[in-house]
Amino acid sequence: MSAHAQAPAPLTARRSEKLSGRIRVPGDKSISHRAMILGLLTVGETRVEGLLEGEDVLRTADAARALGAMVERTGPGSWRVRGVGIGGLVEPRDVLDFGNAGTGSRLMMGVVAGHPVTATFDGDASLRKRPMRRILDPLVRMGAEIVSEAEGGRCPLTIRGARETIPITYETPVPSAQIKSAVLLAGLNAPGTTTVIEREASRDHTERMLRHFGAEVAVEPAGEHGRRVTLVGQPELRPAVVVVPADPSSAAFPLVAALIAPDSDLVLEGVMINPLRSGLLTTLVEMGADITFLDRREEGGEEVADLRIRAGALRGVDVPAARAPSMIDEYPVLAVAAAFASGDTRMRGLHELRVKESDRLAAVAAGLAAAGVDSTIEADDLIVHGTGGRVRGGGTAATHLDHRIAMAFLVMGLATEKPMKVDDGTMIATSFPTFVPLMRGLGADIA
Ligand SMILES: O=C(O)C1=C[C@@H](OP(=O)(O)O)[C@@H](O)[C@H](O)C1
Ligand SMILES: C=C(OP(=O)(O)O)C(=O)O
Repeated sequence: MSAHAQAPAPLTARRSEKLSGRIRVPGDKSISHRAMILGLLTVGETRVEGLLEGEDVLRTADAARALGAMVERTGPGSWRVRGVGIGGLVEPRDVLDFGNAGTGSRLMMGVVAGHPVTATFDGDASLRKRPMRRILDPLVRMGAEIVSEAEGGRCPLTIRGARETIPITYETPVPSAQIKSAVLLAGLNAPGTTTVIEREASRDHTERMLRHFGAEVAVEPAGEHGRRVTLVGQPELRPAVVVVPADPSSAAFPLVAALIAPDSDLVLEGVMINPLRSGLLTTLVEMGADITFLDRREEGGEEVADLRIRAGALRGVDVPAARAPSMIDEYPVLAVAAAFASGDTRMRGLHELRVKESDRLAAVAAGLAAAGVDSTIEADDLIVHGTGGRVRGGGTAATHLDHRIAMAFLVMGLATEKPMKVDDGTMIATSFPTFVPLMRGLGADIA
């Protein structure tokens, strides 16, 4: 069982000017998890190119192995998965340890729930705090049993999968691609159709990839911002090649760094610009950021572009709650950009930030305070009082096992007057293991 008592590794970022170069950030984390999972559920050989080799995804690969798949790395970012097919899972002998990964654990809960196997899910101290009832509730309706549960539906927990999976129609209580995906993945082994209705559309990588593997998935609009996704159960999935585009949530860090570090000019290659992931870009452009979209094209079934970013003045904006699902992981680094802007930036509807790897609302406010920046939390809104460009820094941000908090405050330190420290950079390896060397290559002083 994991407690991940790894020694914390503090990092310090110092003022750095003229970040420049051309880089490609690693593959998208959401797509990488899903490639492993659909590989497991397909008979034959699935090939993945550009897989994110971060800790979170490697845990999902381990779990796929434990459930019967042959998973092999054939080169940098190149992986081969020989799956067992829908209905073919084997019962894992050990606890499935997902480390820090919400996505991997929750999606795999859906897979297990739809199969007649029993598995125990666990992870690190951060994952053990995250709410799982939101995933378990619909899975129980689909016939799964939760046979052992920590208080409040958290990990460690054991799921006995359905003997006969029941297709359901489910409206998600919060916009969450993880809930939607868990239900759809369980529905793969149900006779008939499984439907998920979401009031606000969340990232659609599961739907897209299911189709890519040959499943029948219909997506219709529902209400003003919502969607209704219907999957025909028990499809014959066919092995596929998955090409993973660069992760926009990782790209967000060098992108904001280039906006705030004076005289920067850099290009981020092949960044996925799926509209359900691009809320940060929309917001930064509204703030006056100098971002040019070059060579828009398709890669691996997703629209991508090379982004050219040049440093410049930013102004505060009002970010509507309806945009939150399309930039949910980007608020910590948006708050950093907002600290350098002139005027206030109000980010609305951030309740989901409280249940990520850390309470990100609290962690962001505390990190900003450590840098000498004022912010206010009003119900679910975060208001960052922009400084117009001069941020003192000189403090330490507490990261609470949260990779995005660590990277956001290191980015901040590249433009503060005094260095910014983060208490622990180890979790950066969960989603962006090459963050520090890539940033150094652009001229960032992080050590
Ligand atoms: O489905 C996914 O791949 C993800 C969904 C989001 O979580 P929620 O579904 O909880 O919003 C996001 O925060 C996470 O990093 C990845
Ligand atoms: C919330 C995140 O991931 P997960 O839910 O997979 O832990 C994230 O990467 O910011």
